[in-house]
Amino acid sequence: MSMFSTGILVLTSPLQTLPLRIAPVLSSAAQLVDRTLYVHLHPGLNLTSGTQPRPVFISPVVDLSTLITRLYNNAADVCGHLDVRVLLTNIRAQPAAGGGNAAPNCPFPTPQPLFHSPDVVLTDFALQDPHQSNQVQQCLEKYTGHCYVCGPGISSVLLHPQLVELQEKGDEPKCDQEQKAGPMETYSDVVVGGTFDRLHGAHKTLLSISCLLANRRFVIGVCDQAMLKKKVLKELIEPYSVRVQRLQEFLQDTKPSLQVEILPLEDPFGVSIVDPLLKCIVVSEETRKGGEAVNRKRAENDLPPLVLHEIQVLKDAHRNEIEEEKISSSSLRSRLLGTLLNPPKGSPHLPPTPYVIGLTGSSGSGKSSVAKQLEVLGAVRIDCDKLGHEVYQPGAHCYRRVLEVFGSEILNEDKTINRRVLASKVFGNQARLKCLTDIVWPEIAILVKQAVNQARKEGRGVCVVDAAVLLEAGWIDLVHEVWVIIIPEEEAVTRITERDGVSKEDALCRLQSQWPSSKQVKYANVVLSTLWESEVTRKQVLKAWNLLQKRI
Ligand SMILES: CC(=O)SCCNC(=O)CCNC(=O)[C@H](O)C(C)(C)COP(=O)(O)OP(=O)(O)OC[C@H]1O[C@@H](n2cnc3c(N)ncnc32)[C@H](O)[C@@H]1OP(=O)(O)O
Repeated sequence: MSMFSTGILVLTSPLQTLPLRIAPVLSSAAQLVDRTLYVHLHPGLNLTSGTQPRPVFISPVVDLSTLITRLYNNAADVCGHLDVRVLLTNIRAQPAAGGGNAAPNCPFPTPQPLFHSPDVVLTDFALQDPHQSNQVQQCLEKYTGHCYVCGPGISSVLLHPQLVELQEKGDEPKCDQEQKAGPMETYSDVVVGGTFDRLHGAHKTLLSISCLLANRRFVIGVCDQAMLKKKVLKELIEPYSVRVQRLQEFLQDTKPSLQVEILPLEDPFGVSIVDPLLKCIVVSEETRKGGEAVNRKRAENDLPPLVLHEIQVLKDAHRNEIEEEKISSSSLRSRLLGTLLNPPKGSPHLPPTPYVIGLTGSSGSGKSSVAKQLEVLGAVRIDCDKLGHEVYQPGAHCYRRVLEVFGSEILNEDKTINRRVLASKVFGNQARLKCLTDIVWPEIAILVKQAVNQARKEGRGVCVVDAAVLLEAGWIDLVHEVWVIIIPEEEAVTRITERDGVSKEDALCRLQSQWPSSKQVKYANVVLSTLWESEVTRKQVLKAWNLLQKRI
């Protein structure tokens, strides 16, 4: 069981062995810490020498970037629940001949404050004599206090037992990769670009390696609205301000000495093609072509090319059939589907049973198929399109009113209302649509309440109100929770034209009569998407249903 919220892990093993020892060390740390795990690197630190060790600057070497990549990769595998941050304050480039802006032998700065105050310091330091345990712990606590601002009562834990076990078994891992301990080329001004949604291990690797490469300034272009249009599940991307805040916090912890500039990216290039001071751009195998395009544009602008520093893309060990091989934000977003994104606000005005879910989403989003799946799982399905059609029956209250407003040209020969004709009059004309909905929504709402009451009498536990424009109609008060189904607009248009035999323009008109899914998602407790194969939707619905059963 975890005992601490935030820990600092001081890694003392030599750089050559550390990459392969890191997984057991992280999993031991994860048993003690449950929120943030800072990692401080001091290869070769001796905590038993008799004199109190002091923090020193370490030169960035190529090994370090391998280690950081491995560390974030392992962290995703063995302690995915932890926010791991490798601290790079003590990593500084050698001064250039004849002076420079960094000096490993200059005095170490005053202790650095961290965003989350550490409760515990942990280390992989291998203790030879167990009697020295107290002395080593005191030494470690003092050392950490020189580096970072820690609370007065900070505890310390030596993680060595697990590592000793590893050594005793004779399987001390050997680093199989060719050692590349050469110094790392560093640059005054480094740039990267990205969406940085739900900051994950691959982002942290990219940012940390950029911090190693940058001596003075780090410029980050963050995709803004125009750049998000084609992203999968774009509705679930965190707002720009949240993404920027997370970046700032991470970088302030990671390397506070850097001048960080975060700018909105409205096109694929941003400032990278106009800033003369930039020297290096950090790319992955996937984005290398983008980096080359930046250099072509810089040449057109008479600017020198940027050094392209390519980093390794992290593989996602937990990916499923719809997710990418690499660790990606879109995979993280797809894992949110079916989960409770926002807890319901509480509906004291509604009887607690049956529990009513308002299921909504744009036309063509697949609401009906999801509602039917929920019905199979045990919910009572209330189909509002169908109830809406009932209110047009000759003799019904709405029939007369609709005729008064829209005239007899909407009638079939048998005097029933021709909904197709009515649809052509209202979709694409907000004022006429409002005239219609002002008449029919109150009547449909009465039918919905009657259906819910009936379900209560029958002792049913859950009702699903399948309503295309639930939010637009202000029916949020009729339900305990809102579930929204999202699909990209192009996909909705294709489905509507194929299913209903209407033109692309008519399909668009209908969609534009509804709220965009980005707006619907703001009111959603649960979000689902029918974008993939039916089996994927089925799993999402089952997940949402099972989670619902646990909370009601
Ligand atoms: C609050 C609610 O959601 S109640 C359920 C929706 N009904 C209404 O809002 C009542 C007004 N609408 C209507 O009466 C009918 O849709 C008509 C007469 C305009 C057209 O009738 P029909 O041609 O039979 O179409 P149907 O009722 O099946 O609706 C077709 C599509 O229009 C969309 N639609 C229906 N009403 C509206 C509306 N008020 N605003 C925007 N789109 C709407 C639906 O999303 C539906 O697509 P979907 O099944 O893929 O979700």
